[in-house]
Amino acid sequence: MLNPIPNQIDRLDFQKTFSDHQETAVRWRSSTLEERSARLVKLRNWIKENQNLIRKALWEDFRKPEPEVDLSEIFPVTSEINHTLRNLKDWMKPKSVSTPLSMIGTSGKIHFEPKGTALIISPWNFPFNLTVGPLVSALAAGCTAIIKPSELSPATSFLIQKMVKAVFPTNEVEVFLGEVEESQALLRLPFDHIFFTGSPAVGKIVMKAAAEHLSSVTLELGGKSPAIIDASADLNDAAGKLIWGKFVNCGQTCIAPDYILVHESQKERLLMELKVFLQKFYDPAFKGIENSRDYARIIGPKHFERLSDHLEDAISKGATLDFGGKTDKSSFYFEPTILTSISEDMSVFQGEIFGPILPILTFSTIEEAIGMVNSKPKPLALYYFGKESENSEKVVRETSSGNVVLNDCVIHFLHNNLPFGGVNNSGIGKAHGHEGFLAFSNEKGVLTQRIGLNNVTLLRPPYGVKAKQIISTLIKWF
Ligand SMILES: NC(=O)c1ccc[n+]([C@@H]2O[C@H](COP(=O)([O-])OP(=O)(O)OC[C@H]3O[C@@H](n4cnc5c(N)ncnc54)[C@H](O)[C@@H]3O)[C@@H](O)[C@H]2O)c1
Repeated sequence: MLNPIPNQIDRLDFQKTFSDHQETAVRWRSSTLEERSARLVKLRNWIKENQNLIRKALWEDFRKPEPEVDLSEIFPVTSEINHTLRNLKDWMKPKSVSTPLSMIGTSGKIHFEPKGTALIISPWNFPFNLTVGPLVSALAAGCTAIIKPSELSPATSFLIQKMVKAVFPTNEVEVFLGEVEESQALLRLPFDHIFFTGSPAVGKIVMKAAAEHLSSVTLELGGKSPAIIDASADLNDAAGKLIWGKFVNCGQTCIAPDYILVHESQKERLLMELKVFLQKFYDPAFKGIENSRDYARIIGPKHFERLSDHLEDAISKGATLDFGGKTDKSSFYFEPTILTSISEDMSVFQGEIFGPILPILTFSTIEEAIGMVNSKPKPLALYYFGKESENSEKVVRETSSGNVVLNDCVIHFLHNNLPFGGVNNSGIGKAHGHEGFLAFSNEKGVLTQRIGLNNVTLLRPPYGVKAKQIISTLIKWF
């Protein structure tokens, strides 16, 4: 049974902690590489020494299998820290820029100043990774952080609080547990940057609150990420990758393939391959997927009901149940489920599914597939499986999404050198590696006047003929 997070709104002094963070942020404006690195090393040490506690918390929250915790919660964070430690010196160094002809005699540099106080609001679905990952970027950039993890993954949220208490003074990093009320109380404070990961609906609330103080935002949101399976795809290869990408974390992954668009000539073979992999991954001994230790559970009753409604709605409107469909409310078990004969009026065709239901639709030309993707809000990720570069290039060129992966899915999350994030409905701003560092940094242009151009005085009032001539020359030639 999950530990509910108590309502803390009356007990917590958000304003006091925030003021302390503002003071720290002023001191940290000139923090050195050594100081920032030391914070990251301390954090990494705690994580390495407490891996078992992390595994235990995630098992308690939604029976997340240990190897999935290691791969998708611990490794991405330790890898983010290692990558940052290797590159931080270079990222922090002011960068010289070339001088335009009209500015000759000056020099320009970009300084990377910490934005200051950061607020990190995180979701429940990868609760450790998606809370600590942004914290790494905030610390690398020299920001303080107040964290509000999700109330739906309480065991992990309590553990994050314990970790932060052990590693950082409260005036540097602090965790406030709570629900919507606590989150909104924090959003009323004038943070310098807000890093939010969650649904597009709450993303809009966060952005409105940020507008009140003109706080900058990074919004890591969700959406319907399509997987296009072209006629030329290696179906066996694609099916194995799709089943893993869709059903890891019980389908509760922001970048999971939400639905499949398969070329009509390959639908039946793809279906067969998908079923083979489901059996192989989760039920090799034919004892029932519910007995697999490698398949997680739905996070709680609200999401279980939401997914059950999706399934019921699709079946009642004529969808074919090709695999799965079994559920058990008492344990939040939801069998991996594949649906075909999908129509536009079904809810699985409309909003983000965010669970283990995989609808399969068909297309006859690549233009039709692109048209279907473009008829929906821009997704967080788009996957294309196929061997024809002409088609894959067309898909990359003619669709818009946060990221694209060709011939695989989900794994781009682990690539530290690629910007990660969405576009419009699926997000604003990018995360991970250098992009994460930049999200928490103010790129401050610093111009130095070196030799001084005497004739600049001619540009000052009262403006004479000479000034007009110089300005016309500037417009004409520079
Ligand atoms: N882009 C990404 O990296 C990414 C990663 C994981 C999840 N997601 C998305 O997150 C969503 C699922 O996560 P979730 O259910 O935790 O999202 P959510 O938006 O319901 O909640 C996220 C956080 O916001 C807080 N919150 C909820 N309602 C609020 C409100 N009205 N005002 C202020 N704060 C509020 C919650 O307490 C939680 O900490 C999916 O849409 C998924 O695609 C995106």
